[in-house]
Amino acid sequence: MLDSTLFLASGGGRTRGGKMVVVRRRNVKMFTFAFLLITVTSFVLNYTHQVTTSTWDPRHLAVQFSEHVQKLFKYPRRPCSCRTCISELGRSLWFDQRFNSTMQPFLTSQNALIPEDSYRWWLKLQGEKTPKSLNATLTELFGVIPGDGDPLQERGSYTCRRCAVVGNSGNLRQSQYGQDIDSHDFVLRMNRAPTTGYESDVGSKTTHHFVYPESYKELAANVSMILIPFKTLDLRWVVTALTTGTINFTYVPVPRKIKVKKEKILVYNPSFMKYIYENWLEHHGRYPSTGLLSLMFALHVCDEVDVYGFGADSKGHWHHYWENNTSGGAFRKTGVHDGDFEFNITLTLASIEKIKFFKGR
Ligand SMILES: CC(=O)N[C@H]1[C@H]([C@H](O)[C@H](O)CO)O[C@](OP(=O)(O)OC[C@H]2O[C@@H](n3ccc(N)nc3=O)[C@H](O)[C@@H]2O)(C(=O)O)C[C@@H]1O
Ligand SMILES: CC(=O)N[C@@H]1[C@@H](O[C@@H]2O[C@H](CO)[C@H](O)[C@H](O)[C@H]2O)[C@@H](O)[C@@H](CO)O[C@H]1O
Repeated sequence: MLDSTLFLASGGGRTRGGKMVVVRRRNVKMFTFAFLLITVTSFVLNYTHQVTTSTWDPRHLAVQFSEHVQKLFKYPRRPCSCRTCISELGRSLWFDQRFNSTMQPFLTSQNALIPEDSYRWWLKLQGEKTPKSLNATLTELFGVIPGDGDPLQERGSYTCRRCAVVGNSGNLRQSQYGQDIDSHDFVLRMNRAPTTGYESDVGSKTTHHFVYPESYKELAANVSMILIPFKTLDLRWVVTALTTGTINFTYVPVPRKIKVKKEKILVYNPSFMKYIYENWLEHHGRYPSTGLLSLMFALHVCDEVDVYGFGADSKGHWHHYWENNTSGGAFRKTGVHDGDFEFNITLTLASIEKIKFFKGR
């Protein structure tokens, strides 16, 4: 039908017209082929993860196919190619009411203006009596470290970014999660957590390590350090620890000098901290723990999040996986964080399938 219309429209002699029909038919075929190729490729790219994990049962495939088509109509531009993407809303009202994708996890030289209310809240966290000017401190800081943020934040909708957040719980002991943890694109660890000697349980890969001055540990050269600043002094400490070495005490002794390369240092955004405290913690505890700050960070920069090393072990102990003193778990005892409320957030996220929770042993 299409071809004959083309032929009539061409209006030429028989031979010329015949050639044109052949040429136009070829064009139509090529166009159809290209169209199908683009459609199928984009479909496969968008849903690679699902397709590769499915079985070859025809009925199962048909159901999956229809789900994919429905999703294509519902979310014409999905944010990622995983089976489900964390930032896709519409699955849980509880989540949708709390998750704010516009919040910026990193403090960079571009967004270094902290709103007044966030700044006031943040100043109270550790009761700094005579804080130095924040603006002057940030100018100095971003004069020393690049302050570009992290390429971690850039992602395309054709990728599926899988992250492991590894907390410090003793439930990791004898868990044998090591290989599983290392299979993720990004592995986030925190504070004094070691890997050497614990590889079979906690893995050996680290891409990002969260610390504050009081919990600093030297990191491998390829690891990005994410400083969580709880006070102005923490930001100033980074500067002096890379230069003069003058600060060696906050509320406890801290290292004068650090070996980490300045290009590998990123800074957690105090406004993002406040967002977590208000939206997720609903003002429980004095401020969020490093574990919750890391988990929430991951929810905002990853498409899939698997959580390890959070909570008590099977005997109810809250110690660290590298320590033998099972009664030493200070996480729930200091009164700084509301460990139970935080843990419930983690369990709820798992129950609505926004994260996978690995409970350990
Ligand atoms: C005595 C004390 O202040 N302990 C705090 C320590 C301490 O400052 C650092 O370890 C120093 O290196 O830091 C904390 O935490 P900590 O370093 O113990 O652990 C990091 C995060 O892992 C999760 N965790 C830990 C142990 C456990 N049995 N269950 C868990 O779920 C928690 O999510 C926890 O946040 C912190 O920064 O949050 C919170 C702890 O309360
Ligand atoms: C044990 C305790 O209560 N220590 C507090 C200390 O809390 C710790 O702060 C860390 C960040 O610096 C981190 O958040 C850790 O999880 C907290 O236990 C600070 O609040 C400090 C402020 O001066 O006071 C200490 O007594």
